[in-house]
Amino acid sequence: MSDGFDYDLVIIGAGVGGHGAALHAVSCGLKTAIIEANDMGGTCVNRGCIPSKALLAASGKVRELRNAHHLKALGIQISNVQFSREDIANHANNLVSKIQGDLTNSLKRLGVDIIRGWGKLVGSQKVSVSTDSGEKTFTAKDIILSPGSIPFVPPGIEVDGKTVFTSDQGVKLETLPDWVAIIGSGYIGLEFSDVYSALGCEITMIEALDQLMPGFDRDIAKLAERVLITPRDIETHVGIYAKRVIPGSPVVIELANFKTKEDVDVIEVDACLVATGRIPATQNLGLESVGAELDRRNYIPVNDSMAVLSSGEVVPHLWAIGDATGKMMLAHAASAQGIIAVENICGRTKQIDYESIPAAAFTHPEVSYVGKTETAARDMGKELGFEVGVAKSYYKGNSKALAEGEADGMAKVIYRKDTGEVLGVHIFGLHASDLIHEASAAIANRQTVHTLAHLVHAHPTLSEVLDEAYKRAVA
Ligand SMILES: Cc1cc2nc3c(=O)[nH]c(=O)nc-3n(C[C@H](O)[C@H](O)[C@H](O)COP(=O)(O)OP(=O)(O)OC[C@H]3O[C@@H](n4cnc5c(N)ncnc54)[C@H](O)[C@@H]3O)c2cc1C
Ligand SMILES: NC(=O)c1ccc[n+]([C@@H]2O[C@H](COP(=O)([O-])OP(=O)(O)OC[C@H]3O[C@@H](n4cnc5c(N)ncnc54)[C@H](O)[C@@H]3O)[C@@H](O)[C@H]2O)c1
Repeated sequence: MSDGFDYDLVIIGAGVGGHGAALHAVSCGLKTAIIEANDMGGTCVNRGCIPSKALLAASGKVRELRNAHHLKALGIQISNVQFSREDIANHANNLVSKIQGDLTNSLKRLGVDIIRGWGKLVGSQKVSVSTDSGEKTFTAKDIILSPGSIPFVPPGIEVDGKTVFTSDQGVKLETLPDWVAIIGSGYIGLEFSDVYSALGCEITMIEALDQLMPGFDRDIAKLAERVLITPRDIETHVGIYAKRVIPGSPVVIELANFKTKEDVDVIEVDACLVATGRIPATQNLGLESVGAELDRRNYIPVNDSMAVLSSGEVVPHLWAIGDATGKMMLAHAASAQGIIAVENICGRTKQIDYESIPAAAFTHPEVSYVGKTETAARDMGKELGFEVGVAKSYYKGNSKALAEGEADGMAKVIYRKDTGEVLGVHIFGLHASDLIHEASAAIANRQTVHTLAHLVHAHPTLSEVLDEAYKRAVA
């Protein structure tokens, strides 16, 4: 017990952010409690990363085993590949239970007190929890808020959870609709289109902005579209938004032009996945009790030490991490922010480096990136007065990719021409989600293409795609 407080640290929200913060807090000797109102593990474990990656793993195997052309090129013939929707769904559900149990046990084992109920601030260094046995109040030297996010459903779209649903229900794979509309071509839209198309569903993808995958680097998005969308049973509407979606059988979707708002078409499908982004779950956290407030998009304002800000000033002993801060809605970013918050709580000044945090979409093949897109790097170059270099290399020149018969792919390295510093790396292709970490470490250490071009990569490996890009940058 620290200085008369019940705890050194109380964390609100036991998602991956809260969990990562708790583990680090214990390793730093802090007496820690974590408050969770719903499922231990939050979005990632129960409704996000874990079940979606289980579905992608199973459906990816179905895709590969049914790709007779690809297998024949390797000298293999397989006929009649079958799958059971129910068993694939069970694989995802069982994995969720296992990882949820592991996460909870890891906290218990380390002596973190798990308090079940809704937590909120009731003043400086004080939280109340509405538990089954009534309201309880705890004091803590420091408090971390990690309440996460929920799906955003645009106005006009009615979700019934059965025929029109978000990823919360989608990950349960309760049906395999013959024809499914996916609204949004971001991470969730892309990953679900990979699952559904592998399992034989016809897809209509609706994207409001004027390009598919608008958040990705342009070259990568174009190539990804050529491989992940065009050859598959996926029809696309770009620059079009779903103005109204009415659940039922069929689901009726009114499409309109995103810019002019003019009606364009009405389609009828068997089901509709709404994948239009996520919003922070930040209501009723009691921020007003410490004089703080949410920003205009309802995120909790923080600085790079993860301290909560009020009118630009640090609120003492209050920290926030994860999706609720709106910085990078990724599991590993949430736990990295948690570690940074705890480091600062322990008096070791540290700041988060978002530039070196990688991201990946686990499609077949995968997309990954770290740092800036080419467009963002060029904007920065204009502002700071440097030229941007771009080097690309291709999987089709890589022996390992050719041996695997999976040579669709590209790596793109974006760097400062004056210093050689790497600003961004983007990869589309087999195992892109693993390959990106070399680039992530390079950006974290502000390394240059000149240094990286001299690293030795094992042969034959896919990592030579990056090696080749670095070498081209300095050629
Ligand atoms: C379909 C899908 C797939 C995804 N795949 C990936 C992926 O492959 N890789 C990746 O990096 N990211 C992925 N993400 C994103 C990732 O899930 C989130 O970035 C991550 O879960 C954020 O963690 P968090 O701790 O901030 O919040 P959450 O995981 O949302 O956890 C917050 C927790 O706080 C609890 N809570 C909220 N308010 C209170 C309160 N007042 N009192 C008590 N408890 C409270 C909630 O019940 C919840 O359990 C995916 C997301 C989705 C939806
Ligand atoms: N592999 C991963 O790391 C992973 C996987 C899934 C989700 N996530 C996280 O979850 C978050 C949410 O994912 P997401 O795919 O829902 O969001 P997103 O922000 O990645 O993509 C949403 C897309 O929907 C489009 N859109 C929004 N409103 C629309 C409308 N009315 N009609 C048509 N299109 C519309 C947007 O233009 C955008 O392209 C992501 O930010 C990501 O951080 C990560």
